[in-house]
Amino acid sequence: MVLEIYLTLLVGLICLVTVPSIIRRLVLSKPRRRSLPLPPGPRPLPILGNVLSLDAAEPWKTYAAWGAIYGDIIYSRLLDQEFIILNSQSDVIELFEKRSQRYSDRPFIATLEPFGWGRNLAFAPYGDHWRLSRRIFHQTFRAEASLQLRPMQLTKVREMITNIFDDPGRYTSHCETFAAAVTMIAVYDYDPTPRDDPIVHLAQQFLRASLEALIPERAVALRLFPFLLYLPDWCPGSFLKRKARQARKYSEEWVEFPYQYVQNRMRNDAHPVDSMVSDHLTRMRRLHPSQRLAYEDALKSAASTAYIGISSLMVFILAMILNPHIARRAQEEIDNVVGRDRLPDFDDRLSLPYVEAIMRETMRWQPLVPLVMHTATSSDVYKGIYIPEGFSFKYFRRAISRDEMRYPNASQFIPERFFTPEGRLNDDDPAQFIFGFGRRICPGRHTADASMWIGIATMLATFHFARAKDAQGNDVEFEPSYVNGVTRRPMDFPCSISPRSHISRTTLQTGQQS
Ligand code: HEM
Repeated sequence: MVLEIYLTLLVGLICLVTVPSIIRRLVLSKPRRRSLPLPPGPRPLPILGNVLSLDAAEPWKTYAAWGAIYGDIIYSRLLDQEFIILNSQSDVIELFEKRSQRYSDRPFIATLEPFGWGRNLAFAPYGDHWRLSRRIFHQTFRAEASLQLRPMQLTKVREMITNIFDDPGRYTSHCETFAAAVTMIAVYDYDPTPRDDPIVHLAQQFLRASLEALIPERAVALRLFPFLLYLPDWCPGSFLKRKARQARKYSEEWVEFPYQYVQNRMRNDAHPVDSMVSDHLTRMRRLHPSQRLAYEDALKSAASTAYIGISSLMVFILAMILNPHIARRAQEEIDNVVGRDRLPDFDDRLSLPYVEAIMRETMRWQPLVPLVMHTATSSDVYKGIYIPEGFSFKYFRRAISRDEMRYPNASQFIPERFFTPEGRLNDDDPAQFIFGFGRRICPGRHTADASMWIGIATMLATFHFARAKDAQGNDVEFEPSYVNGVTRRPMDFPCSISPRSHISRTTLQTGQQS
């Protein structure tokens, strides 16, 4: 009985608070459309739009099904938020690159601030804060500057494989620590411990507590019921508020702890600190006090976003476990070109085309960022469609990477697709779409590319990849599953990663055979 009254009140409150505002926004937006049509798409329900037909955890699956029916440009609506889903690379280039002045904003996501992402550069509105933050980021991670990070990446990759050698069961953690170490050293001159580092742990807690909530299709709940954030803790339905509070706490600590670590070292340490943050703290001192607050805000935003730098190595390991013949072919190439006396380094890259093809296929096969969103800052007309200001676009990268015309048998891992019939690497490099387009293109792509390549080449040179065995010695079969959020990576899977016969612990640490 009490529950019924509670639910009735809740529904009443929802109708009272949200429905009029949705209707108002929809009605207001209509005349702006002139007489031009919207792209085709599934028929939206009154008020709700297409909310009920979406797979909220993996919306790209729904978009793929819609793509088969409606084509490359699809209209959909979630409540009052209207989206155009772009499935083809040429439309993405036309809008996000050629008209980037207009399409570089991000949409409003109701869970951003509540879950501690308000400061993140990747979600920042297109404006002065984003511009400054991005400039700070760019100085450390641009193509030429990122070359200076390579010796450090080489050291860190060797640490990673040593850790996998010692403790193969925790391969996920070792891959994550490698990705984290590269960005944290560049940004804070902070070298995390290989295992159980407190700051890496904090960042991971933050990501786990919040990433899933950022999928716009999930954020709809909060947009529809904003009062959920204000319910008292004892009230049914307050779990979202409690989750958000926890994520925000992690986020604040994650932004502040490493930042203060740099400040303390600059004050107290005899050794000079060499990092993005220390560099800009020094510059900030020369600014007029009235400019410092905005600069510090942009610096914290750039620094804390860098960790989100994700890693494809889990996808690579999964592909090798499922396709051991591909790992063996790459190992033959490495043994022939690099030899067995040393480990690969960056200078070997051009001589290892099959390893390169594996890296391309890793990026294509399971894109780490399946959806990217841009918003129009002014109205436009494209292919006969009127696009009002504030209209959002989802650029659906999985549609491009799974395009059967371009990639036959796209769900399979086939590095050979990147070779010409004459056996040379072709010009199709998924890096051209995997890192995004236009002004919001991933600014960490040069560093990510180098980490990924050295990670893949070194693991192939050192490890044998196989399925785990059960007590009877049979292969353990499994169906890969994924952790979904704004990024997507494989969940842990059973596997056996063991050193190749000529590899010893000394080889891993020094890169040379003893
Ligand atoms: C394989 C690894 C990575 C992939 C696939 C990837 C992909 C992406 C994509 C698709 C975007 C959005 C682009 C757009 O809006 O059009 C993005 C944005 C971003 N990435 Fe990456 N990224 C990777 C690694 C990294 C790393 C290592 C860093 C940091 C060093 C980084 C920093 C950023 C930042 C700061 C943004 C936001 C840019 C903005 O909104 O202006 N990423 N990334």
